[in-house]
Amino acid sequence: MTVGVLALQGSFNEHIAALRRLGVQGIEIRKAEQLLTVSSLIIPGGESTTMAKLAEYHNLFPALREFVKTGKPVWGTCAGLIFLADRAVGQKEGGQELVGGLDCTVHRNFFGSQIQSFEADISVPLLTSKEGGPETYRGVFIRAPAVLDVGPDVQVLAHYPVPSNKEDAVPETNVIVAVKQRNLLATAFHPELTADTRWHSYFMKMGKEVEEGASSSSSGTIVSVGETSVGTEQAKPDIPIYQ
Ligand SMILES: NC(=O)CC[C@H](N)C(=O)O
Repeated sequence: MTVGVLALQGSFNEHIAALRRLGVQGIEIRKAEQLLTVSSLIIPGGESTTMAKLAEYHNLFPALREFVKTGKPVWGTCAGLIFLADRAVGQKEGGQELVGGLDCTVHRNFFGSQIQSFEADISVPLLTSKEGGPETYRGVFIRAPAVLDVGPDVQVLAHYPVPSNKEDAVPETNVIVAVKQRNLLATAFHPELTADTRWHSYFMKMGKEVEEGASSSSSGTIVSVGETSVGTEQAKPDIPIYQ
């Protein structure tokens, strides 16, 4: 199985390194025809406006939309989440083109600018149920977006509890930071920057899941977020690999 990683800008090298740690080959994608050679695609984090300009320049949007429609797994991390969203707010003047396919609205810079970047342990019941390991995951949020609303076919996989005193926060304190809709996975944080490979490992399994038609929102395999289960394993601290 060959995984394509959109390599226009951003953390594509880090994704390829994370895949390598799992023994999977990641291929840099810069041209539309290269998409024909891969069985899944990662759209990395970076800066979505710049990435969109480059994608437009290389006429990649039609091929990316086509790839999403094939049903092959596509995972957007951070700027990649913005790419996959059907709707985005907080865009730069003039907006930016989106690939779309994921029935949700994202706020492009929900958590603020570079200096508001942070790390946090987030509850990841899906990962724990599918991949084992700690109940929480160390999320690296860099100028991170968030999902403001989701359509009926979208599964919410993780929230981040925003402190209630945060200015201009939406009324809900539990902000959506990871979602899945059929073949599409999206995370507001950067799993390629931590040593915990569970999100990558889960993404690798999605191809099989899509084939088996087992990834519909009614599959019942997802433990609802917020539900606490008795864990025997303590969450172990995860050191970002960029340190
Ligand atoms: N780390 C990231 O990918 C940040 C994304 C950024 N908020 C954007 O608009 O592109």
